[in-house]
Amino acid sequence: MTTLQDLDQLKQAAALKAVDYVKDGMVIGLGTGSTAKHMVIALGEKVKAGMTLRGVPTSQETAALARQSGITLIDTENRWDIDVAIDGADQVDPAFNLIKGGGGALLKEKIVAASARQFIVLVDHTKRVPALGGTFPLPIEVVPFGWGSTAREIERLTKSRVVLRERQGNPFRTEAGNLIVDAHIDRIDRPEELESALNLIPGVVETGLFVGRTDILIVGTPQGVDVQYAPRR
Ligand SMILES: O=C(CO)[C@H](O)[C@H](O)COP(=O)(O)O
Repeated sequence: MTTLQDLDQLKQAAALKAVDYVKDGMVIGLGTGSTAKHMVIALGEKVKAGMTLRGVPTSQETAALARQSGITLIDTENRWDIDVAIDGADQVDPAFNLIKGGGGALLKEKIVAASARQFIVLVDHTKRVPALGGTFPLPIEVVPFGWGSTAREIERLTKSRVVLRERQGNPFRTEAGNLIVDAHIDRIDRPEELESALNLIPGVVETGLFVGRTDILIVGTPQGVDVQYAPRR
């Protein structure tokens, strides 16, 4: 049986491999979550060893960890030029498409991944799935105004149960002040089409579908770290 501690070691192994792709002087998009945390700490070690790096954090949690680790953060409300973004994911399909947003940071994560020259995704082997959906609901960020109607439109489109995310009995708020609804979709066969259709629903801010964005997938497995290069789009 794989314990949570074992999985954390696999996430860490993937993160350590990812920092091999980071070179002196780069601007790094810093993801959010338990896997990305290992990557930020490992980058901090590189900085302590003399490397110059600057980071674009995808959450306040990551920003705090980056500062503690000695990574300089750039002004996120200005133009930026990201060399490589490195982040975790909740699911990865055989075409390297992702579900992200388990931690609720999907909006900033997608902006950062979309603007980086290279996007490196880190997972443990349990996140690889034959098709997205099923075991992990799709997070969708929606504006609070009329969120119930937005959720109903999402239910109609996806023919799935859509649930407002809560934290400690209250609606979960994203850093942008929005809500997250989780769509329990059995199987997402055409993620690109679904992403486009969801983005057309008024009130949807962003979805946790990351389609065709992965450049490099690094998988921590009990047999070692597996690095895969996504075909060029
Ligand atoms: O998308 C995310 C946060 O919004 C995370 O990358 C995703 O949830 C994976 O998290 P973890 O590395 O903790 O398993």
